[in-house]
Amino acid sequence: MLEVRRLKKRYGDKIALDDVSLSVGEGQMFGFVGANGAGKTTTMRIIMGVLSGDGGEVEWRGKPVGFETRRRFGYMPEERGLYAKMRVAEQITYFGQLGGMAPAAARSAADALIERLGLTERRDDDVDSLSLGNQQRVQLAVALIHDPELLVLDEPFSGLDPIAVDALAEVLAERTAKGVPVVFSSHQLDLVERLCDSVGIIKAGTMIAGGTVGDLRARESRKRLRIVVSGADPGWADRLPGTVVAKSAQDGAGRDEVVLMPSDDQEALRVAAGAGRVEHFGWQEPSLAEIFREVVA
Ligand SMILES: Nc1ncnc2c1ncn2[C@@H]1O[C@H](COP(=O)(O)OP(=O)(O)OP(=O)(O)O)[C@@H](O)[C@H]1O
Repeated sequence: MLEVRRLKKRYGDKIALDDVSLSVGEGQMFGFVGANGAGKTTTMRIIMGVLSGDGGEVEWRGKPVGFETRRRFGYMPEERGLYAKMRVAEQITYFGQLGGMAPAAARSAADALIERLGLTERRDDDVDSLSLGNQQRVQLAVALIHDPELLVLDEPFSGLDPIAVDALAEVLAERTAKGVPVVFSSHQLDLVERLCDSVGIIKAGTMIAGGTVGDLRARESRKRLRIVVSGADPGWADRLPGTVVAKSAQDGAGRDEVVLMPSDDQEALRVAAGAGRVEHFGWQEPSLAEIFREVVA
C-alpha cells in the first residue's frame, strides 16, 4: 500500500500543499483530480522523490520510501522526458535496462508494449519525429516497462486519441489486476469515474474530498431531483423551490425535464403535480464531474 501522510510544500510565501494525505491499496486505481495549480503534480513529485516536501511522509508497504524503492516505481512526469534523437524501440528498451532489466528481457517487454500501445509502425522512428500523442505513448511505455510495483502517472491520458485511451486503460487494468496500485492525475473526469476505485479531490493544496466514486455519490445523492412533467404551463419551473441546474424545453410529447437542487423536496413535488402530469420524480445520481464542480466551487 502507498501511504502519503500530511505532505506540506511551500514555494516562497505560496503554500502549494497543506497536509495532503492519501492512501492507495494493492491493486487499486486512484484518480487524483483538481483544478490547474491545485497541487497534483507537486504531490506526485514528492512521492517520487524528485522534489522534497517541507513535511509529511511517504510510505510504501509500511516503510519510508527511499531511492532503491523508487527505482521499482513507474513514473510518468508532467514535464515528460525522452531522448529526442533515440528511436522508439531502442529508447523503451534502454529505459527498461535503467530500471534493472536484462537486455533481452527489456527488448521483449518493449516489443510487447510497442504492440499494445499501437506504436508498431513507429518503432524505428526517432522520438522527435512523432506526433505528441505518439510521444506520449512512448512515455507511457517507458513508465511501464520494468514491471513497476507502483505506478504514478501525471496526466497519462491527456492528448491520447480514443483508441490509445482504451489501450492504456486496458494495460493499467492488467497491472492493477496483478496487485499494482496506480495513481494518476487527470482532468478527464468521465475517465476517472469509469476507471478508478477511489478518487481524491484537491483544491488549493488541500484534499477536500475523497473515497470511492460510490461514496462520493452517496454523500451527494440526495441533492438533485430529476422531474419530468407533461402538459405544464411555460412558467411552472420558476415556481419550484430551490435552484434549477438544468432544464430542457418541451419535447414532442409535451414533456419538460428539470434538474433541481431543492430547498424543499415535498414542496417541489406539490408544484410539479399542480403544474401537469408528473412522469418522473426522483433523486438523480450525480456524475463525478458534477460532484467535482460542487465541492470545488
Ligand atoms: N517551481 C515552482 N515554483 C513556484 N511555484 C510553484 C512551482 N511549482 C508549482 N508551483 C505552484 O504550486 C501550486 C501547485 O502546482 P501543481 O503543479 O502541483 O498543480 P497541479 O494540480 O498539478 O496543476 P495542473 O492541473 O495545472 O497540472 C501552483 O500554485 C503552482 O503555481
